[in-house]
Amino acid sequence: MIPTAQQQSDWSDPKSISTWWSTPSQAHFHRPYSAELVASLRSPFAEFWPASVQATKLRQTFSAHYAKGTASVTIGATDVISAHLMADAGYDTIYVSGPTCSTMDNATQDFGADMADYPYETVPNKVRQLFRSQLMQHKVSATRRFRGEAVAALDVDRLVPIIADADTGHGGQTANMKLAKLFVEAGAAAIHLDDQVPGTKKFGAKTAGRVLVPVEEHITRLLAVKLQFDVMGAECMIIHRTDAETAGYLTSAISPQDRPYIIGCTNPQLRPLVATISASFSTSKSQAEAVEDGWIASAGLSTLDEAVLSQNPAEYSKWKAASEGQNVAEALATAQTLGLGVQWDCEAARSREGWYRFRGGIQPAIDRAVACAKYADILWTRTPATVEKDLEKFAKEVKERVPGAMLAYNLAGDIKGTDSEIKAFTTKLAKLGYVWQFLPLAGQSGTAVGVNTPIRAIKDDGVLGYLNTVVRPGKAAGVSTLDYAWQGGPVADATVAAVTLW
Ligand SMILES: C[C@](O)(C(=O)O)[C@H](CC(=O)O)C(=O)O
Ligand SMILES: [Mg+2]
Repeated sequence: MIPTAQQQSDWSDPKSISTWWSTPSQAHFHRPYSAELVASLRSPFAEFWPASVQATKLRQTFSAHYAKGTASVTIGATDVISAHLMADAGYDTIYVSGPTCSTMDNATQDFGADMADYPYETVPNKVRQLFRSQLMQHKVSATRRFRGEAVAALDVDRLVPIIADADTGHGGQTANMKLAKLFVEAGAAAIHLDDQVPGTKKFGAKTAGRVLVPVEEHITRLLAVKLQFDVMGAECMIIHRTDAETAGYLTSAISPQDRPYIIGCTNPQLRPLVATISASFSTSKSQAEAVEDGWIASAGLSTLDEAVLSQNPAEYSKWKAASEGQNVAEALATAQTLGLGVQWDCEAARSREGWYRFRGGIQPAIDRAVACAKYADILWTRTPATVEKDLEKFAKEVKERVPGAMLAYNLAGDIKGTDSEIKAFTTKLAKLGYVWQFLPLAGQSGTAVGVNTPIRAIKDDGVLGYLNTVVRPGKAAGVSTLDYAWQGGPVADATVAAVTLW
């Protein structure tokens, strides 16, 4: 179904924008800005974005999965061939992953580990490439039908919605907006945004000590993207991702919502960590690290709640009730008002970079998902490893607090169990509400494994190796990208014939 709300006549009419915002795809979003503001930011010319059609299709896909307790299980596509073959195989979403772009399609071609430090057009460029190829293949099918062919492959929907990695949004709000715009222009149906600090991303899944922004700052990021979508009249979906499970730090202690996870020093004998390090400063990094380790070992690090509980157990409930919803500064003032004299200092525990210490885990991930539900379509926690009971807890608590919430999960390939348990895993997660599940690197690794066989065989046996490992098995399996039609032959033939007079 093509979104119809944004016609030329009412494109700049705030009333029509408000009407669009009350439709099912939009109604759950909380917008602190007005339809009048959005109208004022719009182009004088009504815009139509194919990405909106793709997003509408994606929403329908996810809603149908949610209703049935099934999921879209997908992989990161490396290139137009895998994207095409995924459509053949019946995938209903395609993922574009950061590491694939950083190692293969970085906009500056400065390849390397995924630190999300590539120029921000990198992932949109990849989406554009895949989407334009999908459009081309759609045309190939249409011209083949036009000339009377009737084969099943022509019924395959080539326009599988693409979901892409927007990392942290690559900067401040205006950068977030420009990035979102590139994704819409490129044809992305959905993008995911995480709550890490730009420039601090860690490589790989297990690396602990990620640095988060306060939850409100992450919401601002989601809102910047949503505002851009609204300005463009785009239906594109937003996937909230939190890295709270692997977090070790937070840039600011300002947020009441983050306070339960901020860690402080309870040992009054210690000078602040940074002062201790600089007092013993030496040129050796390992010595500085040893000083830090020693400091941490004697700091009695804990959350403020834990500090009050252990230092004033009798007053704990009173304190808990009085400090509800307060940030660190307020909660410490409350402790003073209650005469608790609690020994706890999160300033002293700040890292050398000035970051506050944060206790990562499933609970802050749940809290962040709940806090972001009004600003996103799908909620995702990036886990360091697959721990089934945590995934169950995440799903249960998030859905209790946000009825109907749809969830995502990066399968990352570390699921343990027998083959049949591993096979059943995605179905199990689907029943919990994880409607979108993906293996980001399966396309990249699968391409490597796939091409390795002919590479070896041709080296050993020349053309015979090619016949044995590419041509014959390719034909037997009906690999459609080996066909002349995939290269666009029917479109070229039809257009050339159409304009040739003799
Ligand atoms: C999903 C992810 O953002 C990606 O870009 O593919 C990465 C993948 C990975 O490092 O395994 C992530 O989860 O951070
Ligand atoms: Mg990524």
